[in-house]
Amino acid sequence: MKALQVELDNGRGYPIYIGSGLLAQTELLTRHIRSKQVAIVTNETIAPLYLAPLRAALSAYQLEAVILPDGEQYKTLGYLEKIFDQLLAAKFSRNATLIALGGGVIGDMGGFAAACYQRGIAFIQIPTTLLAQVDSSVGGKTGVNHALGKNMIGAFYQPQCVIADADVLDTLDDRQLSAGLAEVIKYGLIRDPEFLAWLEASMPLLLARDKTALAHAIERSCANKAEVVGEDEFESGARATLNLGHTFGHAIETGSGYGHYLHGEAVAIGTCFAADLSRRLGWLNDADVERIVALFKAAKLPVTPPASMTAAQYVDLMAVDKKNVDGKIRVILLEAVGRASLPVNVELTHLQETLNTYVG
Ligand SMILES: NC(=O)c1ccc[n+]([C@@H]2O[C@H](COP(=O)([O-])OP(=O)(O)OC[C@H]3O[C@@H](n4cnc5c(N)ncnc54)[C@H](O)[C@@H]3O)[C@@H](O)[C@H]2O)c1
Ligand SMILES: O=C(O)C(=O)C[C@@H](O)[C@H](O)[C@H](O)COP(=O)(O)O
Ligand SMILES: [Zn+2]
Repeated sequence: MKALQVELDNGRGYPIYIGSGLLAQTELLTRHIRSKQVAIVTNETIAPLYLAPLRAALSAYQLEAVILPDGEQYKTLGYLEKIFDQLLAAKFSRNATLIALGGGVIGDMGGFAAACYQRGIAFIQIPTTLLAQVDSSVGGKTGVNHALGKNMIGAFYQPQCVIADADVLDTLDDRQLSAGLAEVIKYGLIRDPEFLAWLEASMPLLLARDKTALAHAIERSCANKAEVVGEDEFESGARATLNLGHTFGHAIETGSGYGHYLHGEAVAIGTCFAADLSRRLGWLNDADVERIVALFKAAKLPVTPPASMTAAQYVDLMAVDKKNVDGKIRVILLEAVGRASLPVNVELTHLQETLNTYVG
């Protein structure tokens, strides 16, 4: 097992445990629980796979399992209420602990519920998708979607620890594995060119689920994310680079209807847009853009946008991105392959050119 640390001020730092067979190591979890009352938030797909062993491991606690429907379309304020209803009905106190057992949807919702319930209870992330293990479980961004924008309602709220057991990825389907790889590739593109080269060489091994390759991808991704979050927890600077491809990607998720494109798929397409825009500014050349597109394709990710969305729709949706200042659209671009920019005010003409190239 590897233990990385997210370094935060005021004693709020926490470990990310990464390894095999971690769910069976009860003490790893219980050392972070300082209450008798424990809620496990999960969904109807993950519960039959992984809830029973967790229940058994926590049999000494007053346990409440909250089982949500499965899907991005349920990451809403309405479904958050189900968590509050159940915790209140079970008379959970402010010293209770909430465990989010699932992918990024459950992690974001569970974390936000923990941030809000009685103004904040402790929570633990047990991520079960590749995407959640390499990105969403680390760093404390929690929240839900709104019909008009992705992750628009939320809070920064850090977990007590993250337990990433690579064995649970055995039950994850190939499409979800690829979606997770989009965020893995992101770290290489924004700040880790050596990792990027390793990803290019190792993509067939990753897709074949080679355990050593996957473990390296998870560890290196978490190390990158922990470093960025440690430097800029509340996204006043460097953390915004983790948003590469997301301004376009979130527009695709919202515009095509939550759940049609997986988050990682939308980020892959969005990053191709961002690469094109970076070329228009003279920061990338044709070969750089081709290299980026080729890596997403090698990871079996889409690189072209949905036919159903218009350029005007993108501009409209991007106008509510959380990086915007005074209503001006700002995106993360690449100054080079392996180095991201801070948020850049995009000229509407450049944006239109990129959108017109790819979007009908
Ligand atoms: N907070 C952050 O920093 C952050 C970062 C990246 C993404 N996100 C958010 O994360 C969400 C995407 O997360 P995701 O890609 O994990 O999707 P997800 O949570 O929807 O999970 C994907 C699918 O896999 C299933 N699943 C989960 N674990 C499984 C397992 N071990 N075996 C079989 N099936 C399993 C789920 O039930 C679901 O159907 C988006 O809402 C995105 O906005 C948040
Ligand atoms: O942790 C971050 O910071 C990120 O931006 C990670 C992203 O991969 C993630 O999708 C995040 O939820 C996007 O944040 P948002 O602030 O744009 O909603
Ligand atoms: Zn993301």
